[in-house]
Amino acid sequence: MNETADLAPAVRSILDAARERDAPDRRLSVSPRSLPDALAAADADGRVPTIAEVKPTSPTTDGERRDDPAALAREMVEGGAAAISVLTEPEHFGGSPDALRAVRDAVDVPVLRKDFLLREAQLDAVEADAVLLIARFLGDDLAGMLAAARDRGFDALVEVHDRDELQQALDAGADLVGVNNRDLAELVVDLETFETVAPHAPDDVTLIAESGVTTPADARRMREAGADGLLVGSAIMDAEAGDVESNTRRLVSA
Ligand SMILES: O=C(O)c1ccccc1NCC(=O)[C@H](O)[C@H](O)COP(=O)(O)O
Repeated sequence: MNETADLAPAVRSILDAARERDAPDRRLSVSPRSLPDALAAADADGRVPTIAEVKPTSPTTDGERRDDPAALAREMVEGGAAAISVLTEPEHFGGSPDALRAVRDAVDVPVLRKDFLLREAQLDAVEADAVLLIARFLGDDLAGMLAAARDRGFDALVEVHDRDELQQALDAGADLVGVNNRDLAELVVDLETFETVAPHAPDDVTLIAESGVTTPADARRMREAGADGLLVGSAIMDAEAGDVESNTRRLVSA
């Protein structure tokens, strides 16, 4: 794994917890709902292809939403979300594998498992349609984790933050890449990150703009920069901005 000394303390803490987490003694085999197909279908019918995230809390969020994850996910789909992301990290994001299970039973769109996976056995914690693999944390293990995820049937969204990590993802064989606008060293969000990295991705890669998309103008900006889809958590979960369904619809209709 890469050096973690330059990471924000909260992220180091997330990684420490991930290293300690138990993994089940079984091997999953999933029949996934295709995430790329769901994004393409949303695009074809005029929606901004959006992966809406059930994100109860985070190191950069005040308070915690304790709403039923399945009810939130249904509202997101009602608002036009092409897919749902569910945090399964418990200590820092208030997520759980049970929440993901409940969401996947409640909706018929693909469900992405959002966690900080560091070793193969952690893929087997819960069935999902796709899993997130973070290039920075997996380093030389990325290709192996990508193969292990695909062997189980998962789509794999490989997260990068700069050009070097994009190259690392492509070398590992990634065809679904998320560019995280949140810098894990400082936890600062800058939409220019996607704009800088996206032009270097080959056309046949499905590109997702992750983090920091708050307004319809942000959504349009990411689409104009080449995003095939958006991953949005905070702006959709923000109860002060509106209910989850209307928050989702606002971005999906941008
Ligand atoms: O969201 C955080 O505070 C955070 C802190 C440390 C590591 C990761 C973090 N977020 C994970 C994510 O990738 C986001 O939940 C996701 O991209 C959605 O971002 P946003 O729309 O900005 O909530």
